[in-house]
Amino acid sequence: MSKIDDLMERARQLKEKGLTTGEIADELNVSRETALWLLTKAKTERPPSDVYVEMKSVSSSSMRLRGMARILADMIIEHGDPDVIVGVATSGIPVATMVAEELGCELAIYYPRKLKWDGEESHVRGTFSENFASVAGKACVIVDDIITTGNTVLEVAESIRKRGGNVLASAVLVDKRSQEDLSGIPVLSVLRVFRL
Ligand SMILES: O=P(O)(O)OC[C@H]1O[C@H](OP(=O)(O)OP(=O)(O)O)[C@H](O)[C@@H]1O
Repeated sequence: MSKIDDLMERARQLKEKGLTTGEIADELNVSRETALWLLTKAKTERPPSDVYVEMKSVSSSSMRLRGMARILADMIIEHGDPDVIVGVATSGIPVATMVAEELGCELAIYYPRKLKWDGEESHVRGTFSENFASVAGKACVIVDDIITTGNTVLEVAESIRKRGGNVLASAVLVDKRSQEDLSGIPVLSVLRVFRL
C-alpha cells in the first residue's frame, strides 16, 4: 500500500470513529486542507502543498528518542537555564521527560484543549496535571514532538503565563512551520521543514 493510500485509509477510519476533519488533521499531523483532500479528493485531484512526517521510527524506540532528546537539550541550554520542561500530551511527554532528565529540570505536563474536546463544549480549556511540577514563577521550555500550525505551543504558552510562569522557548523534534519564533517564542527543532 502506498503512503497516500495508507493515509487515506487512516483518515477514513478516523472519520468512521466520528472525528471531525480538524481532529483528523491533528491526529495525522497534516494541514486541514490535506485532511479534507485525503477524505474526499485524493483519488481525483493533486494534493495541497503539505508534508507528512512519519515519526514512528523514532517514537517507537526509547533509545532513538533519547538521542533526539539530547539534541534538543543541547539546543535548549543555548537559550537559557530552564527550571521546568513542559511536556505536551500526548506525544510530547516521552521526549519532554528525557529532555528534563538531561537538563536536571522539573517536569510539568500540559493537556491541550483539543484532547478534552467532546464535540459539545466550546469553552473547554487545557490543563496542567496536578501530579507533576508547577510552572508558577518558573522559567519554562515547552517540549512537543511536532509543530504544524503552532496553535498548540501558543495555547501552552498562554497557560504558562496565566499561571505566572515565564516561557523561554519551545523545542520540538520537527517544525513544519519553519519560522524562528512563534509570536516571540523561540522555536528550537531537530528538523525544520521548508516549502520551496
Ligand atoms: O502545531 P499544531 O497544529 O497545534 O499541532 C501540533 C500538535 O499536534 C500533535 O498532537 P495530536 O493532536 O496529534 O495529539 P498527540 O500528541 O496525542 O499525538 C502534536 O503532538 C502537537 O501537540
